[in-house]
Amino acid sequence: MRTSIATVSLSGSLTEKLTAASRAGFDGVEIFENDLLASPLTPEEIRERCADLGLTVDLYQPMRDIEAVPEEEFRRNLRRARHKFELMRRLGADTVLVCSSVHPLAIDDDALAAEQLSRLADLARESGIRVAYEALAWGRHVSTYDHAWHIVESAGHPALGTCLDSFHILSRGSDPKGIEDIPGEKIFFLQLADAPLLAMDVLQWSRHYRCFPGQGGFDVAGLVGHVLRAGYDGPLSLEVFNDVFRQAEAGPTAVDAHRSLLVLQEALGVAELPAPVVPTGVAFAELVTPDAEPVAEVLGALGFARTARHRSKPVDLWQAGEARILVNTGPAARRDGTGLAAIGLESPDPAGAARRAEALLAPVLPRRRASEDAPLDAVAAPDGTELFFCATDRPELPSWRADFEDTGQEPQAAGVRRIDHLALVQPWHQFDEATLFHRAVLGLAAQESVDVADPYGLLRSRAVTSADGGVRIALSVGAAPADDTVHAQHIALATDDVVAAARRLREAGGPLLPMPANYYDDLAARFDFADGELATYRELGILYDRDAYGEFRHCYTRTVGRVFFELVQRDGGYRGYGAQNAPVRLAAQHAARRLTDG
Ligand SMILES: O=C(O)c1ccc(O)c(O)c1
Ligand SMILES: [Mg+2]
Repeated sequence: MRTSIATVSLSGSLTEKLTAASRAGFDGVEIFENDLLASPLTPEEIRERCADLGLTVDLYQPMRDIEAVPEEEFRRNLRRARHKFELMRRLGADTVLVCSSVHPLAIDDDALAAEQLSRLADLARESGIRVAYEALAWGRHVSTYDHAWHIVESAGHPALGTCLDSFHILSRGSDPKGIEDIPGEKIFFLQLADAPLLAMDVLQWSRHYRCFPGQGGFDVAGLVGHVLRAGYDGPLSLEVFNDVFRQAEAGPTAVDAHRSLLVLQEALGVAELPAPVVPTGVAFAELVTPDAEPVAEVLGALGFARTARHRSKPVDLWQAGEARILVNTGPAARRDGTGLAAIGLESPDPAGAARRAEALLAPVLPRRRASEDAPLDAVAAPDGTELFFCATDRPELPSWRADFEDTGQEPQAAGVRRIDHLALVQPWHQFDEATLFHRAVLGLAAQESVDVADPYGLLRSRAVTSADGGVRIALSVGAAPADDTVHAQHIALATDDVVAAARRLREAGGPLLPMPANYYDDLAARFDFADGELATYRELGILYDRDAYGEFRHCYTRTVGRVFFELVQRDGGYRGYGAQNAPVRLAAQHAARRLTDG
């Protein structure tokens, strides 16, 4: 289907918005009046720019407070409309959106509304324009889609139809099934937006919190299904008012937006994408660092051994159990400092996984490899983390492991079994995009979003996981630009005995993060522990949590550059990530940083 986006959904000047929409693959735009008013381009120049960019102008909007008003007021409205229709002719737009009146003079009289909309449509038709009437959820007398449709139906005018907007329909809890009773050719336009499920004033909700389909809590795909069954064949158009997108760069937002429509069309069966290939495990995590020494110290204390070295690049493989960490001291590292740069995902079909990622607009990465290296398919996640699709132990496929030569060192028996999860702090404006990306591109399931108090802010955190927990990625975000040392990425390592692992870490001189005594007093109040158990946790800085399925014990290292490590012990099928303990951990990290910084 054709795709379109309202200019209000993107940041910047009208030219920047149009360029971003075109680059991301949209076919058309809805031009918002304010964007046009503020543009130095004439309507003809805008029309030309759109044509050059391969965009059609699918809608001009909005016209407000038109209908069901006293005659004198309505005549002024027609005069206004005449000007706008002339403007639309110059712009090359043939459909105008009229949203239901919020005017204090508006009269609760459907017959009058129908009559005046009919007269407006008469005038529009003279200019070859169609009028699409939309119910705003907070309209004064018309606030539901079926009410707007009844007015359009009774007007019976060929140049008057309705515009459906998923936000207005779903925010009011209207049953979208009734859409199928509207003849498809009378649905002149379809606007799509999702939103998180919030209990708040609907106008504020709409103007600040709309997001792209799949990023909120509405069944947007279900609604579109009804619209398609009604026979609608116009574009799918995104109309998203969102405080974050208004500030974020238009280019990436437009890509995120277009990806959401690809996923939506796949769900509806009207577009085919390469099938998702769900990763089965974490092949490796790759750290880049200008100075391998501090990283090597922590990894050594955690029981990792440097088991192999890349044949042609300055990359070491450190291993403990099935946990593999690459330490890269190459050129990228010298630029960025110590951080988590890449994740290797074990994939049943690496090439297929990369094809899906590419179809969903993920940047495909050039293979940074020497000619003798194994080919590795890789794409970039929205935050820039490189994702490699790997086939580690399958003789029929090339393996990244073959590029490494064994050093002869064996991992110590320190009890680290595997990578339990990776925690990735997202740039403040990319959280919803990151969640949709990991769900749609990688086929991971998004868990509930949780709020975590930080002494200096509030974090939102949401895990995306594979069904068996083989891949767990915890995404989080703060409202403000992140403090790199505290809101750092981290690698959580699974162990069967966190007490033993923490002891060994400390004995090896590893930098365990100390926790405040008050936390342990609270644990004593909340849970019954065996004799001495709590004292051990207190001594080692181990945190404790419990859910309906099992128990969780975990502790942290101090931060090295922009990365730290966690040791975790899951028992009895515990599903979470210790979010309950995160505020204490964050406070401890802030305190540790103050000590280091002086
Ligand atoms: O918030 C508004 O005013 C507004 C304007 C035009 C629309 O299409 C809409 O859905 C909302
Ligand atoms: Mg709308």
